[in-house]
Amino acid sequence: MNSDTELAPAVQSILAAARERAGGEGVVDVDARSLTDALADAEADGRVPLIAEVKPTSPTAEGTRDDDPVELARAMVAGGAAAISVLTEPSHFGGSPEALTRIREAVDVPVLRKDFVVDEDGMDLVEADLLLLIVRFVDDLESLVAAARDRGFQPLVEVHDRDELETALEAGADLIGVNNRDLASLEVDLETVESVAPAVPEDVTLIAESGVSSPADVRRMREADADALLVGSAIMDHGGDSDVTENTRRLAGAESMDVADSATGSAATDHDGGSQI
Ligand SMILES: O=P(O)(O)OC[C@@H](O)[C@@H](O)c1c[nH]c2ccccc12
Repeated sequence: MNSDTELAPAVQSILAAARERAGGEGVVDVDARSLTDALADAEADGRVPLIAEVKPTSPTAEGTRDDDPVELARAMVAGGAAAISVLTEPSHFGGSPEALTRIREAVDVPVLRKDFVVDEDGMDLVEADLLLLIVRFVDDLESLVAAARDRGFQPLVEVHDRDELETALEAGADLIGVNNRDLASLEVDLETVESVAPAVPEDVTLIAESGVSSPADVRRMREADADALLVGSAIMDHGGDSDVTENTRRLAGAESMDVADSATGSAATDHDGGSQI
């Protein structure tokens, strides 16, 4: 793992809190819903495969959206989301494992647990269909990927550059998220996916993460060969009260001819997402 001192202060504090958090009691055993099936269903239906994220706030968001997480998740599925991501980090993102459990009971699409899991104990906090592992923050990725699979999770391994991609592939990852946001500077650059994607093998599912705010961004990521997109802020519209179903639909419909405003504009507001985590 790289030294924490290179990371943005907000990220250092998130990681410190994650290392202090208690793990689960006992080892979870998940009967997971397949992400690749859900992505294929969306595609067959003419929707852009979207993983929509329930993220009440973030260290740099312009506000908190404190609607019921279950209602938010339902609204995202109604708007065509193929899967749901749920932040379970409590102190910086307003998330909770309980919210994830309630969401997973309420929807029938796969649910990703989005958190800063750094060891096996941290995996056992709550059941989910997918579990995020961030290459930069873990020491022995290969054993964590295996431990996640032993529990029934589909591990989604997050990378930010080609070196990290190499590490992920060597660890046997078959679901890879390329984060457009640099966790050191918190800056977003959609070129990240464009530069890493050509090195991702065909049989690996590539998910473009972060910074997608408009239908044009969606198309740009798809042209870069992303199989799916993970979108939070543009759908949540922190500090606003826009319709989450509509925000989702607008992005999920970005490749359909009949989406009127698909050429320009952002999903909900004209924020640039640049400093949000
Ligand atoms: O809100 P955005 O820019 O659409 O980003 C969503 C998601 O990619 C982002 O929340 C994220 C990606 N990887 C993370 C790791 C931890 C916390 C958050 C994240």
